[in-house]
Amino acid sequence: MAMLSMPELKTYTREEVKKHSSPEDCWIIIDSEVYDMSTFADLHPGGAFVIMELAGKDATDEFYGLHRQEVLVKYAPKLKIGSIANEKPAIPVATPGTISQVPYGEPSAWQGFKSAYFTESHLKFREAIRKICDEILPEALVNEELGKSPSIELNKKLGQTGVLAAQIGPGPWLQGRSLPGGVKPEEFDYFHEMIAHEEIARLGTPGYADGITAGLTIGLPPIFNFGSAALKNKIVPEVLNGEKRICLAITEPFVGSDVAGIRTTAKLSDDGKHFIVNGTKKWITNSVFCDYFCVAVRTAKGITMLLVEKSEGLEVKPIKTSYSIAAGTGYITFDDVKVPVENILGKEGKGFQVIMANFNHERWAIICGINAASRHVLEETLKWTNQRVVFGKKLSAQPVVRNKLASMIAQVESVQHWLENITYQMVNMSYAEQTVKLAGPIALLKYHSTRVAHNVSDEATQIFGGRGITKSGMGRVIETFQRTYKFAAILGGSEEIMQDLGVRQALRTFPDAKL
Ligand code: HEM
Repeated sequence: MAMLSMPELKTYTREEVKKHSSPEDCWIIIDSEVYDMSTFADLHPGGAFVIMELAGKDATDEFYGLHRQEVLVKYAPKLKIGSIANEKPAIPVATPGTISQVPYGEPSAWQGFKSAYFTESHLKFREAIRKICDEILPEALVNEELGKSPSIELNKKLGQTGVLAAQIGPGPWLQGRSLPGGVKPEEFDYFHEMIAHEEIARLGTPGYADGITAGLTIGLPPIFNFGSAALKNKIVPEVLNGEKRICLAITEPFVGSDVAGIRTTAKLSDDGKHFIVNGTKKWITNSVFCDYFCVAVRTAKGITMLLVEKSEGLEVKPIKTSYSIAAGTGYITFDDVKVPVENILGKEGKGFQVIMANFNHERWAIICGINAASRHVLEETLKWTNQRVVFGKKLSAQPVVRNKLASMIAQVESVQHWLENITYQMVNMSYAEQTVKLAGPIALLKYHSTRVAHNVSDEATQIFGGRGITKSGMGRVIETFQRTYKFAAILGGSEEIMQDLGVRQALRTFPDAKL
């Protein structure tokens, strides 16, 4: 294969650059660096005309007003021919792992504020996991667009670096595993896990990101909490190493939030050794490519959870939802699928217990992800309003825009601070205490976080205008968010169910009806 030749880098004066201002010989300056656009101008997605208007000139403001920095990083190896003598680039180039300097672009502990919750261990953990995510971002962007699910090679790499293990909280399954930032398994707590969910969401490729983590975050806890020792010993390491993938299959064409109505059946075989499973499951994230399925079925004794391996009679068809099919969301049909009775998770007829035990953690993980995505949109909007000039002024100089920014900042921060408080309870309460006290607050915060996402999406799209509804370019993150934030408002319990549950839980602890 022929190698692309890299231009030799030299230094020039601004006067020299000025001489290269014809279509055949066109140079421009961006942040004190010189680019030869002669061949590229005709291929430029924004057209040759706009480039020729700036031939021989400094195009820094025009470039940064219309492109994301990643465009320059991608094209510089082919187009950059040198720099201006005695000048230094003023715009820092983000390297993998960079923490944002944009106000409110990160939770406050990462922006020099004191925190009651985060320690040095959390700070280094975020930097390490951000670096890993930044490195996979180029492939995530391409695959999100192509609908290509994360490869098993990437999955194994994320298994080795501990990114997968960081998605399911502290526990014995972490023993002997290396975690991002050199965090020791015994140091790892729910604040680390919160960061792991935030960083995966910050990729801004929700389909691909769910392709990496969604199945395991909700599919593995039923195994380590309710599986037999044999199932745990086999499946947990396989999944955390990234060698095998798992999903949770509850919802059906007939039932969403109304789990009691499940119609998939599991009948005991005549010899009592197997269940024979028949039925359908819908909207099952990762099911298209996964090896293990935690399935809610109805047996003679009631709702039961079963671990089903990919086997004869089990078929999955991809479902096209608003985000990328890279998530592997599928429609599953079970046609006389044989499952050993040893694969029951918990007790037969007690599947509700297994499902409910998962809910608080799942909902909390969804909140971590959606608020990080809202914050990412906020960061992008702050950057855009600071660089975009309209009517002769920066967008941020318009009071109507500042009003929208204030609303976005206040709402994202409100979710963050409630989330940190709930996470602190998770770190310090026993599982039994969490079950009693946290179901209500987590439900209400999930409802609040997705209402905030709705408002953030709306304000940001209005501010970005046409770019907020355009898939590539400056508004990419906003367009993706406004198309996909609803997932969090529906999955893991809809907003309406969350509101109702949260208030009902509160009323249960009301001291006296006559108060
Ligand atoms: C190294 C120099 C440049 C490269 C590699 C480049 C590359 C690109 C790419 C890849 C796009 C597609 C949209 C995106 O992904 O952001 C684009 C769009 C565009 N570019 Fe450039 N460009 C360069 C310089 C310039 C300059 C100097 C101008 C002058 C104003 C310009 C004006 C535009 C316009 C008007 C669009 C359409 C984008 C929109 O309306 O959002 N580009 N460019």
